[in-house]
Amino acid sequence: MATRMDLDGKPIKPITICMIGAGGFIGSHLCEKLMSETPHKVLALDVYNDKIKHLLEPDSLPWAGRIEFHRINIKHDSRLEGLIKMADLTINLAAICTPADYNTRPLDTIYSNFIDALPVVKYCSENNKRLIHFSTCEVYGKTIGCFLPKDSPLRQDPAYYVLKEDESPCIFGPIEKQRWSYACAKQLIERLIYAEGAENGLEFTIVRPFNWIGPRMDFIPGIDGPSEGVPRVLACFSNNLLRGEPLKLVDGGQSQRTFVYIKDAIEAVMLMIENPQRANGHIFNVGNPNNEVTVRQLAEMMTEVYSKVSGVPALEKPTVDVSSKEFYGEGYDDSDKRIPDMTIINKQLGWNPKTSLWDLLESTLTYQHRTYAEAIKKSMAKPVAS
Ligand SMILES: NC(=O)c1ccc[n+]([C@@H]2O[C@H](COP(=O)([O-])OP(=O)(O)OC[C@H]3O[C@@H](n4cnc5c(N)ncnc54)[C@H](O)[C@@H]3O)[C@@H](O)[C@H]2O)c1
Ligand SMILES: O=C(O)[C@H]1O[C@H](OP(=O)(O)OP(=O)(O)OC[C@H]2O[C@@H](n3ccc(=O)[nH]c3=O)[C@H](O)[C@@H]2O)[C@H](O)[C@@H](O)[C@@H]1O
Repeated sequence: MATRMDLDGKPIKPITICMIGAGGFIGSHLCEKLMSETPHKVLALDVYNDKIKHLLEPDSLPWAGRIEFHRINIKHDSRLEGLIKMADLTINLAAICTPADYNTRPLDTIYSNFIDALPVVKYCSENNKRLIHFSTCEVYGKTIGCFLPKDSPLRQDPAYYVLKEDESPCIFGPIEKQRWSYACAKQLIERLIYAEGAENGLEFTIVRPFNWIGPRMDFIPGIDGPSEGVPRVLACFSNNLLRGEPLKLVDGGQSQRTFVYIKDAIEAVMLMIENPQRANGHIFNVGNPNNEVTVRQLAEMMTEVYSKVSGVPALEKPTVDVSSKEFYGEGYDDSDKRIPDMTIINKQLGWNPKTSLWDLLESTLTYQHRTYAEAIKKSMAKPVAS
């Protein structure tokens, strides 16, 4: 493997990374990239490893010996500090991060996103280890613009909706809207990490992902996850398409999101890993401001793309409206619009997303169809037990 160079033209030394939550969606893509393109070593911590099995076995894989899986629940495992000490860098991805849980399991959500992350921050700070912590774009909450009158021309002014790491406020709903338990816990751990940096010199980078999507995201209910489970929107809509059901639009599907392809986003994380001088002390938005759609438009595009890649004609009525109370239960609320400002990541790391929404949906839905269509067909053919 040729020596890798950082953005300042200096050779990059191989390092050991303690990756917590390595068995999840983002972790699996990051491990894949680190194994196939770099000489770095990964201590992969998670309670599950299904999504990285292909990287762990067999022993003849070219990177065998560079990735080690440790089945650990960071809530209660004394091995955590030792593993952080063995590594040069810790990346914390572990979290409960599906909106269906925020209002129905708010305690688990707050513990997972704040309390369970505390020892990780503490061990990094005390042992002078660098930390890359995964936060979320949800810390911005709602836009300032959504509080303006519906017909206000200021709503069109980017100053009222573009989200900037060092300027935008964090705007959440009232406590009874438990949707914000996740965003609030993530905000507090960000503040704690920032304070550890300011007062104790912790070397940190905070990542705020804006709807990263792609293969291996979440699960398909009843196939590789609980039948009553509610994953994030990509997996919800994939599940509907695979089963030939209409896609459910929560409260009319009017909320807006920007979606970025996981493979583009992973490039940004690689730059952070390999350019500590440029990444330390920063909070980075990582998203694709050019891929904005309403959820309704996302549903329409996914329907069209799925029909193209699967050859199955779309339903005559491809979507159905559902209230948020019916879909998520009491206490749900939503972010209205999420456009990331890209100034800081551009300046520090020169990163830009590349993949259009159509292209990323085409490759992702091709993967979903190949991975799940047969299993769904079989499960739907089975008689339901009475
Ligand atoms: N995917 C996105 O677009 C997105 C957006 C915003 C923020 N994030 C953040 O990025 C991180 C990773 O997200 P993801 O999409 O890969 O989610 P994911 O659920 O696929 O991955 C999280 C992983 O953490 C593991 N984990 C959770 N609690 C653990 C514990 N106590 N001990 C050990 N392992 C534990 C889970 O088993 C899972 O494999 C999360 O912190 C999430 O909040 C992701
Ligand atoms: O991915 C992110 O950047 C962050 O945002 C997500 O939050 P959200 O975008 O609201 O979650 P999704 O489940 O992907 O939902 C997106 C939108 O689709 C809607 N939706 C979802 C599912 C569905 O079947 N139908 C539907 O209309 C939701 O109401 C919401 O408006 C999650 O909170 C986190 O994983 C993450 O921190």
